[in-house]
Amino acid sequence: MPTKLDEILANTALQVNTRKATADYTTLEQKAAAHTPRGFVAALRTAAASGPAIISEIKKASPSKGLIRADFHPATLARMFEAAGAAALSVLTDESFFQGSLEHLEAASAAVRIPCLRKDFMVDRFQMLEARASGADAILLIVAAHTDETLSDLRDEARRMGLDILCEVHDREELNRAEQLGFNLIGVNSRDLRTFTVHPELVTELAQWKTTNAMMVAESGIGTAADIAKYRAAGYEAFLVGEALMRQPDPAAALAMLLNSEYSVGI
Ligand SMILES: O=C(O)c1ccccc1NCC(=O)[C@H](O)[C@H](O)COP(=O)(O)O
Repeated sequence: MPTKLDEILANTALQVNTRKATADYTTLEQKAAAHTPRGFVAALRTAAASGPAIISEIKKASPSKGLIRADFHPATLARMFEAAGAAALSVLTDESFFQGSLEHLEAASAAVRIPCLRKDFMVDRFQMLEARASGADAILLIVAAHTDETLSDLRDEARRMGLDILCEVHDREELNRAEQLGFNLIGVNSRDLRTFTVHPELVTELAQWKTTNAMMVAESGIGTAADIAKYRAAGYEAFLVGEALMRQPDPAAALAMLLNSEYSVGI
């Protein structure tokens, strides 16, 4: 039976093919050339030297939770997160399932100096061009979505475009594959993409099987300073936080609390 991830990937491939067929490549390439990628991994490493490196996610809705934030202004959120100490941003650009868009990425990226991840389901090289043209500094590659051959192709294209890569895994086998393919930033997503259930124990457990010096990012379901402390103790240096911030009336205050105190923002 197809999983939600299968459904999202199939839809993404359709949408990408439509955009490719009508794209103005000259303009896209000019816009991509005009954006010099800001080092995403380097920014996380710098932040992690003095505390948890938090990637604040700008996410309006999700398949598991529906609408998360109605009052949604990507540039304002981006500026607030930067001022509150985010090391980097993650901006959802999938329209069908997350109510995101490339315009959200463009607006957020232009508003800040910290680097931005295009958080989407990357299935085609064309999306790397779109990403950089919209101000992305990094893209996401989900190991579960690809063969090693496709992952290598997408990895090489991202590198050719000067984009860093957050490589996402969900189990030990995927972690091994990510390491074999030489990714230097590996995210462990505790959300099971079939059931949407978050399994925090997976994040701590997988850390013990890491064999390279890749920087590790804990993803999904993070809502308290205690969560971050627990994952830091397991070896994680960076933390992707979305819903717990986006649900707050003041997301920046919630981020500052998460960075600076024992305060729990909750989900
Ligand atoms: O969030 C979902 O419902 C979801 C469903 C299917 C695929 C991916 C999904 N989320 C993407 C993410 O990885 C999260 O947005 C990210 O890890 C932040 O998680 P959270 O802090 O729990 O919002």
